[in-house]
Amino acid sequence: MAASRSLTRFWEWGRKIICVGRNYADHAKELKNAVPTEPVLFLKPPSAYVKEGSPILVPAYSSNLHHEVELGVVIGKGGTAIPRQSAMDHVAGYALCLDMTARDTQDECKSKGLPWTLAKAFDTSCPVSEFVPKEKIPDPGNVRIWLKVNDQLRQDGSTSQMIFSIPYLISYISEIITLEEGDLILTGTPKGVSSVQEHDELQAGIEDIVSMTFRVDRH
Ligand SMILES: O=C(O)/C=C/C(=O)CC(=O)C(=O)O
Ligand SMILES: [Mg+2]
Repeated sequence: MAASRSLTRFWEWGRKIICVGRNYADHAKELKNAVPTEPVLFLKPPSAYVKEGSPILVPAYSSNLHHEVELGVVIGKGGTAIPRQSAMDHVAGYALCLDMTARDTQDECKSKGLPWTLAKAFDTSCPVSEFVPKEKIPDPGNVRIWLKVNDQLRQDGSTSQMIFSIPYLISYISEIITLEEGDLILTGTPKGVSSVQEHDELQAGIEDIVSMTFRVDRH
């Protein structure tokens, strides 16, 4: 008989990680990108997950690894073409996530018209906090997310700044990609992204609801 799985360990389910890019105008502008009129989507594989206690590894081919703090939405009930009005019924909870990005590699991919896989999908590119049950964040469209590097505040934004709301994103994504229980949606990052180096300590939180700490190491 298969062992029962709990969504409180969603990272062990081997499900999709769907990421939304340029969802905060201040971040789109800091990277000199146009503010999008439709969500920008990309994927990370489940092998990108890393939990506290293990390091974030700088890919051997990058010398400019960036942090991006993001609110993650954990899907509790799957669906296709989910209407916006019922989208929140599909949410089991949340997690604080980092969309670690090899920015130099991403710039190269962009200039060559190549996909962002090398920049965004490498092992340890998705550090995640513990699971936060839905009830603990009654208004996910208005919470503060923050990130410090070596105790210095680098990112401090509110999910109220998102261009596309969580219900809109769930509905939009599920028109294209069927959502399954255990999937994670990364909802984009506010401004303040910057480089991290080997031995740096990253601390991040959703208000005082959850926090996490990671060290950076080299392959
Ligand atoms: O277009 C770029 O130069 C960079 C975009 C991103 O990395 C998008 C995100 O991952 C984000 O906004 O969170
Ligand atoms: Mg991102």
